[in-house]
Amino acid sequence: MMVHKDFPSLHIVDHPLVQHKLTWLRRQDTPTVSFRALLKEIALLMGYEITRNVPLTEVEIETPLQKMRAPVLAGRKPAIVPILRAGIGMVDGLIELMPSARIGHIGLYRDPETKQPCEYYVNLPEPGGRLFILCDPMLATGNSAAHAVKVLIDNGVEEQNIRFLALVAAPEGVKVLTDAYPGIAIYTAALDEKLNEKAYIVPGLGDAGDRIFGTR
Ligand SMILES: O=P(O)(O)OC[C@H]1O[C@H](OP(=O)(O)OP(=O)(O)O)[C@H](O)[C@@H]1O
Ligand SMILES: O=c1cc[nH]c(=O)[nH]1
Ligand SMILES: [Mg+2]
Repeated sequence: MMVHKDFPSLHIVDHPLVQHKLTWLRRQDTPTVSFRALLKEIALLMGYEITRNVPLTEVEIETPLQKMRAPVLAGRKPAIVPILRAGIGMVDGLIELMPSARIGHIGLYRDPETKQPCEYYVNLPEPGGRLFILCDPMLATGNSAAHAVKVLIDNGVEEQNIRFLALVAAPEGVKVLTDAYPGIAIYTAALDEKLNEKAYIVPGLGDAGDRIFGTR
């Protein structure tokens, strides 16, 4: 994993397994079944990286031989919050890593004309100091991500407890999100070239929601 030189809060997960799987996701001939499976696998691998520095505490246990103090995760159970729809494709991989995580939902769609996010659903676990992993495979203009972060903060989540997990990001979107929320760590498998005239990421992988759910 490396920190991007122009964006200090942007972490690129350059693990070879992630990069290999991402290439298959990008291919237009990858079918829905494979797309779902690969996205789940990548989310799990990236989840491993983004939880690398979560705090530990110690508890006293007994092994079959003796007592010892041993590390366990500190604090409350983390929350995974997909931005609907496409973020749902990353939940199962993260849940496999953190089976007792709470799950919130933020429903947004991007208005095709204005490119502004329209909110249609919010349901979140109680914040109370826990880590919130906000996930959405595509960080394009960054408007959806910035809106979702605002929803979390308006609901009492502390900014330092939010991590944003993407798959493919555009520089334009990273700038929007980091200008608005410099303290939020962003993780992506790739920083692509740019947005096209329809605000799709290029080269990107197309419409993530449609590719996960088989809609068009
Ligand atoms: O950075 P932005 O320019 O805001 O674009 C990114 C958003 O667009 C896509 O969602 P979409 O609106 O297609 O909804 P969907 O997930 O329901 O398909 C994607 O899943 C992000 O949520
Ligand atoms: O490239 C993009 C941009 C927004 N949403 C997507 O699904 N793909
Ligand atoms: Mg979509």
